[in-house]
Amino acid sequence: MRAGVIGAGSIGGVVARALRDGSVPDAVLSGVLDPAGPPDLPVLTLDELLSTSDLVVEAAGQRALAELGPRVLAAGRDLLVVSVGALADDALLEELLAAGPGELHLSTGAIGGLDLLRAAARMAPLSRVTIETTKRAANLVQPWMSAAEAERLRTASAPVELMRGPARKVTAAFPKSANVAASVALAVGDWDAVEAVVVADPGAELTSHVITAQGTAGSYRFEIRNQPSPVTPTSSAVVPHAVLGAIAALAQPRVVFR
Ligand SMILES: NC(=O)C1=CN([C@@H]2O[C@H](COP(=O)(O)OP(=O)(O)OC[C@H]3O[C@@H](n4cnc5c(N)ncnc54)[C@H](OP(=O)(O)O)[C@@H]3O)[C@@H](O)[C@H]2O)C=CC1
Ligand SMILES: O=C([O-])CC(=O)C(=O)O
Repeated sequence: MRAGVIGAGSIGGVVARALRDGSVPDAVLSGVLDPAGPPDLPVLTLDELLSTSDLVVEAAGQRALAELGPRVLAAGRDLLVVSVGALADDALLEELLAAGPGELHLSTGAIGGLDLLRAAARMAPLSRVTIETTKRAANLVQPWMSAAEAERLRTASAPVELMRGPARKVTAAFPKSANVAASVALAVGDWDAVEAVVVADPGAELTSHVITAQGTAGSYRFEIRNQPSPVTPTSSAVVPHAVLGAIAALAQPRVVFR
């Protein structure tokens, strides 16, 4: 399988270099599309990426997914999405689903438990689902915040709850930090069932995501504590390895959990 990568930052850069170095059997790097043009990676135009890839990984951001995702699928290339929060926009999700013949895949990204939540929700609707994300306070500053609020985060001395609400609202408000809220909502198949919380903690060494759910199938609690990426600390360092695991499963589907 030839895999191309859109966005060679903290996630795409690790993925591209691992593919280039042959760490995934039966998968090779076609190249990357990134305005920064990392000098150690083969940089391609979009047309070149599409003509030389079987699978394209989007690791560039929600806007890039909206702009480029439909073109990837329409060209008959499979697409593995990392910026899952973009799919909170129903119109974009419908556009991507209709765009084929390429297939749409979603990365599990920074969290786990999505398979079990999906199974539980299929048995009977889950009554309460929450995901609480805690990150280093200074990394949660957003363009929509006032100067005073941004400064309060940069100088915070205690944890502060920044937002609590429907997953769709929270993932839109924190597009680089709450893609995982969208992943939970898509896994349970119900945006309205999922409440998301974002907490800014000045002392947080690790990024945490605590997912809870209750329903007929049982009671669930997943607690994830990830090391942040040294390159882009809003993203967890494990994410490129989730992407590489997905590429391995697509390239050589043996002993794969589904
Ligand atoms: N699903 C999940 O669990 C998770 C999802 N994410 C999401 O994954 C995405 C990537 O994260 P991360 O690697 O940390 O981000 P980075 O900012 O480290 O890297 C993104 C790269 O994409 C480039 N880029 C931006 N727009 C385009 C474009 N239109 N075409 C090509 N390249 C582009 C950027 O260039 P430049 O800097 O010049 O703009 C940058 O080099 C983000 O949307 C992030 O929120 C992250 C963590 C978990
Ligand atoms: O990497 C993480 O821990 C989660 C993240 O940034 C996101 O969901 O956008």
